[in-house]
Formats: sequence, C-alpha cells, structure tokens
Amino acid sequence: MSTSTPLPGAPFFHFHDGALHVEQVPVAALAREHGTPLFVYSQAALSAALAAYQAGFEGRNVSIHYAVKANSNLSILRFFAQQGCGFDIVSEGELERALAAGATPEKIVFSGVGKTRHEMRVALGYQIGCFNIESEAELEVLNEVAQSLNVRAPISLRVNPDVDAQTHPYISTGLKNNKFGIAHERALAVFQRAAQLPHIAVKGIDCHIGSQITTEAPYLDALDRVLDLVDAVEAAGIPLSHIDCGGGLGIQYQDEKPPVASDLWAKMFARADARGYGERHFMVEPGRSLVGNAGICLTEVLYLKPGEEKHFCIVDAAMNDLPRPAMYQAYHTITGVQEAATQNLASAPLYDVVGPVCESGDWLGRDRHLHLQQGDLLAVYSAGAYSMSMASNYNTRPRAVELLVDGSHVRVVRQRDTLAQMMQAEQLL
Ligand SMILES: Cc1ncc(COP(=O)(O)O)c(C=O)c1O
Ligand SMILES: N[C@@H](CCCC[NH3+])C(=O)O
Repeated sequence: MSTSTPLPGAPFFHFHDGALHVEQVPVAALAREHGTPLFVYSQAALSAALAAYQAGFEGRNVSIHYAVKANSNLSILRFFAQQGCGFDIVSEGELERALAAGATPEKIVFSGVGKTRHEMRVALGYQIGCFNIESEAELEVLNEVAQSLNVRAPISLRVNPDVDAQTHPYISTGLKNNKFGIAHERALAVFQRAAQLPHIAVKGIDCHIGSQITTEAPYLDALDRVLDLVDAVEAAGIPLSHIDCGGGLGIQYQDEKPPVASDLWAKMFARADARGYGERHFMVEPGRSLVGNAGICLTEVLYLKPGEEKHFCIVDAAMNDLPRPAMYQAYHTITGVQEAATQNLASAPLYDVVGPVCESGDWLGRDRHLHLQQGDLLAVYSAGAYSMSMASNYNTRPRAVELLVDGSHVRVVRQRDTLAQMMQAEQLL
C-alpha cells in the first residue's frame, strides 16, 4: 500500500512497530484469540465521525438520527444512544433493536417504503417521533391505523427532489424513477391531504437522495428543492417544524475525497441562512459516514492458487460476511497486517481475493498486488457499514464475531453464530 493514501479509518487503524493496530491493540492478537473472519470496530473512530457532524452543528438546532441499517449491532447503537443520538429505522426489528439499546422513542424516525400496519401499530404504541411517509397510499393507511388506536401519527413527507446523487445506481434514491419518496410535483397536494387527515399531525419534510455521496453539489441542490417546497407548503398554511436532510454522506474506500461533515454543513447552513431557514430544526440520518471507516474485517489466507492469467488468494471471509463487492462491485482496501507486506507492492503478484462461497461473484478484491503466504492475515477496510448488517448465513456459514475496541480495552459485542443456532428455527419433518 503506498503511504501517500492513508488507510481508510486512519489514525484509528494504523501500523505501529510494523504491525497493524486498532487503537492500541494489535489485530493479530485479536485474530488469534477470536478466530477469523472477525470484525473489529474502533470506538474512537465512532466518536471522531460523530464529532465531525457535531462540529458542523454548533449553535444550530440539529438532531442526529443514526441510520440503524448501516450497522445494527446493539453495542454500536448503545454508543450512539449514549451520545444523545436518535435513530432512523426501517422495520420493527430495527425499532426493537434501537429501544433495546436505550433509544429514546421520541428521537426515532421511521423511514421505508413498505411499512406494514403491524409495524405502524407497534411504532405508534411506543410513541416514536416521526414517520417518514413515502407514498400517498401509506399516508392513508397510517391515518387509519392511528384512528384505530385513537392517536395522531406525527409525520413528515419524504419528497423525491429528483437530483442526481452521482453514486452507484443501486444506492441512488433521489431520482424520479426510484421507488423512494413522493414526487416533487405531487408533494404540495399530499401535504394538503395530510393536513386534513384527522389522525395525522404534519411535522416536517424529509429527503434522502442516496448513499456514498462524495460531492457537496447534490446536497445543496436537494436542499434548494426542499426549501422551495417548504416555501410553498407554508404559504398554503401548513407549518413545518423540521427539515430532515437524510443521510448519504460517503466515506473513503479507495481514493474518494468526500466532504467532511462539518464543511458540508457549513455550506448547507449558509444556504439555509440565505433563504431564511437557518434557525429551523434540521434533522440528519447518517449511517455509513458514522460507522463505515470505524471497522475492519480480519480474514485468514487459506490457500494461494496460482493461475495462468491471474492468481487467486482464497480467504476465510466471503460474500456472506462482506456482500458489497459482490452486490455493487464495491472496492474495499485490503492489506496484510504486517507493514512489511504492504511495501513495494508494484513488484508483488496480482491476486483476486476470493471467499469460499460457491459463487463466481464471491470476491472481496480484484487485481490486487499483495505479498502473501498461506496462513497470513489480511485486513479488509471500511467494513463498519453495510457489512455485518447485510451479512447472511449463505452456504450455512456462521456470521462473524464482532469486537469493539476502546483504547486498549477489547469487548466482544457479538459472538460467532453456532451451527445449532443456524438450524434452530427449522423443522425436521
Ligand atoms: C431514509 C434513509 N436514511 C438514511 C440512510 C443512511 O444512508 P447512509 O448510510 O448512506 O448515510 C438511508 C440509506 O441510504 C436511507 O434510506
Ligand atoms: N447497502 C448499500 C447502501 C444502502 C443504503 C440504504 N439506503 C451499500 O453498501 O453501499
């Protein structure tokens, strides 16, 4: 690895005395004790990522609602709850997780295009802060469910501002032809309908334009489009107490240079101030940018398989642990855990790093120059977001152990699945 590009997650993941450390702990010792594949998170990295948002919000009225889907480990959720964050959830399961981790129900927002009546009832029962409504049909159903419970459901409308977030098509959500949100041109009419419904209380407006966004322009464009709507909705006599700008801020996987949260928000507030909305309650729903570079996955090289055109490095982590390369052809930095193995890479053989799963799509990195031997440990970076939360038991592989490191202190925050657990819910006829 060239030293000119910092490791994703640096300085919390760093080489010290030639060995990769998480904060003060050498990762090789963790792998020896807990086995691989192994996810290791840095609490200091979580704090730093959160601090970057908080720095941008000083003196402003902003609440942070961590998007549970990015990494839903209970201890990670508890960390954010203890820092005063609320949560953005998309299912009853995420709701129960957030509450189990100590979330305050009023600080929970419920997003997602397919909330069921049952999920609405449960969330109303807990008196969550807001439902982010994604369609006209959903609004009507929520009104009925709230009526059946004799309550009023607090809502915001997720509007689709039709801006291009310039990200992977699978994770772009703010374009007209995406399934998310209510079309910009329908939004005023839907707000008017919502304001008439007796069991709906209109609270705000929401937009989320996609994920792994690495430039400021789409955010500023979306804000402008949303503020145009706020102008129109309030002119129609419907006050909006909050403006939710969603999540989506990207991280460095390779050589991306996404804006720092505080810089982005300085610009967002300059725009909001200029339009007279700087004092409003703003909400954000970051996921990846809070956790993505706070985690790595450690994996052992099982076999090296020389080929004619390319060599394969077969490791014990796979697409069931780290699904992003298989799903989005996503790039994750991969290095050895000894610094010596990360130098003079231009002369190292070229490998595809692949897992044991029986799919050609089961790869973690392609065309990587690596100095390798069987039995080596590799670190896959940027594995804090959308890795364990998307992990599966495909090929009846147990989901991995997760550790949370704080300085020199290591805690197991998830045990490896047992074989018995993986079969537990099934009936043998
Ligand atoms: C409604 C909503 N809010 C927040 C997020 C979190 O996004 P990210 O992890 O990109 O910050 C997502 C996922 O993209 C989402 O769909
Ligand atoms: N799973 C996606 C992000 C999805 C965002 C969810 N709205 C990824 O790994 O990049």
